[in-house]
Amino acid sequence: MTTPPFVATADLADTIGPDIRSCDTQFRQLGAVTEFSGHITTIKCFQDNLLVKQTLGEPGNGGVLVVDGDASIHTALVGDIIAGRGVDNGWSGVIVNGAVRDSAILKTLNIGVKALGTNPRKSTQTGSGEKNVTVEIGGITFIPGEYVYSDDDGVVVTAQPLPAAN
Ligand SMILES: O=C([O-])CC(=O)C(=O)O
Repeated sequence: MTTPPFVATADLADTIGPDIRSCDTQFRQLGAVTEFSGHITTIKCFQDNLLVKQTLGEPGNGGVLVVDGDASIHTALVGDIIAGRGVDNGWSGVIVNGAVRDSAILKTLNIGVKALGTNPRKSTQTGSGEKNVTVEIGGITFIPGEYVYSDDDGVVVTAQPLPAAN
């Protein structure tokens, strides 16, 4: 599979204009990769990360996992082991509307990791939650199969990959 080129989110805003689907949530950059993009897979869960662990254990094909943890920062939904599975399985990044842990190691891993913050407290692993449902974070919808771009300026969703500006 060919991966479309990364496009800076500010360039996307210039191309798309005011209707850009730009996420208002102010995520922290916690992975070693700070510019990433890819097709969207989603998980909706609350303080339970079994679905996240399982999904990052499957082939990512350069995609980005968007986890809507309902903005809870009470427990970590991703740590170094789960993020490492994402690296090993070819995921470009994981965006967590919630917390992560092991941040000292996350910043050395070759994957994008954005999250609201950190908490060392573990999540449960019962498997509760939903996969590949539309989620809404920061005023925009993340639809499975659409495309997401992430960099230091923000997170932008497009229906399809866009060509890089000249
Ligand atoms: O096990 C967990 O719940 C998360 C974690 O710490 C890891 O991925 O290393």
